[in-house]
Amino acid sequence: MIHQWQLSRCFNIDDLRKLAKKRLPASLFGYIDGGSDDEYTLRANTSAFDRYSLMQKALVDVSEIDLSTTVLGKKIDWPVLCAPTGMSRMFHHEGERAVAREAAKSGTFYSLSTLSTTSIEDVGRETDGPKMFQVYVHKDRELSREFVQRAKSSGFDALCLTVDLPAHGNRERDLRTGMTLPPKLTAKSVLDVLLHPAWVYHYLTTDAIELANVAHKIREGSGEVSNLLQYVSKQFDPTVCWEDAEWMKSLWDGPFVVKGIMSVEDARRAVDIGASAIVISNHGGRQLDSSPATIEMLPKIADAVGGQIELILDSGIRRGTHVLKALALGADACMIGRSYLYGLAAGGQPGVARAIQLLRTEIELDMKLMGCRQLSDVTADCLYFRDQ
Ligand SMILES: Cc1cc2nc3c(=O)[nH]c(=O)nc-3n(C[C@H](O)[C@H](O)[C@H](O)COP(=O)(O)O)c2cc1C
Ligand SMILES: CCCCC(=O)C(=O)O
Repeated sequence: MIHQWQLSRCFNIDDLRKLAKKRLPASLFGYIDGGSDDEYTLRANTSAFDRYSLMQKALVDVSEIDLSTTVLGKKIDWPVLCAPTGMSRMFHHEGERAVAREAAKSGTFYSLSTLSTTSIEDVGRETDGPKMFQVYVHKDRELSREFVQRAKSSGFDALCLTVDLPAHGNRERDLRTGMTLPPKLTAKSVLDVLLHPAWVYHYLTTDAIELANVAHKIREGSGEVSNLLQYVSKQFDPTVCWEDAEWMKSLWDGPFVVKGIMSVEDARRAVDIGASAIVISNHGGRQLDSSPATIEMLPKIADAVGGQIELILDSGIRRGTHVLKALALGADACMIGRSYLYGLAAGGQPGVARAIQLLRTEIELDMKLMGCRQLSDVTADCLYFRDQ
């Protein structure tokens, strides 16, 4: 009851962020919220949208607005997909299930991370909505092959290879808080956790939270996990290159997505290997700090490969206007990570629903105000570029 009321008092994604900050132990909030090094890219991702203004077209009948589009062979009801994010059950006990359900309800893709806390099979059973599985390639290639097979058998529609994590980014907030799975017990972290009794209650009374897709390896002792940073450096394969991406694609019959593309050259290579889509992404500013904002790279990439491959943009999207600017610059769709995670942490499934509702309502209203009735009306003519 109180949660619903608090969610209804959240009028934008930043309000959900503030509520999430209250609900979560600081280490977990910092893990979601933070970026790498000085967090330059984290900030730039969102602030770079301000360099573009949106134009309004007058006297257009906007009584009916159509937000639907087709991405990866599936018709979706609005042009925003839910990005893969690891460890969602740490932020709310319903975790991935809650997000997958709300993505399906809103008629869009859910993406399940390799490092999820709900298994491929459980998410497959949970939702009939469009879904994609995201792979991190482990040194144990059989495990990667197994992931692809499991995603196929569980009815996933698309496979996504994330290519911007050859090593774990330097996330200093996590180093300071000692963010680990399970949480590291220090006087400070115990106090922090105790100040969040609702979180503790759910943490202690739900099934064990583990990295569900690799848990069998960890139990066998071949996947040892003390903290994420160490897990990545021990288990992820830093030799992965384009030939491996081709190999991964060859294991999968359906749409194949390469996530973490930031240059024209890499976008062209993704076209060459026959990928269906790229996600123009810098991992939400969590990997290479000083990487440009994704919206800055989009026009060049759209010029070079637009029309040959679908372009999905993520990193920094907090507003409907951000989505519209990306579409006007040539993206086919966008993805959100933190926007729905703040909702999840703030209020579980209703919190995710609120995040989705806020963004979707903003996009619809902004289209009315711009005089755009459908997404194909959102073109470069809708933009005014301010070179500051
Ligand atoms: C807490 C968290 C966990 C993430 N885990 C993954 C992951 O497991 N796999 C992946 O490809 N990307 C992961 N990402 C990156 C997102 O897929 C996405 O690229 C990023 O969140 C977009 O930026 P935004 O959060 O500003 O929307 C994660 C992001 C966050 C915030
Ligand atoms: C190995 C990193 C864990 C998931 C992730 O991609 C992220 O936190 O950004």
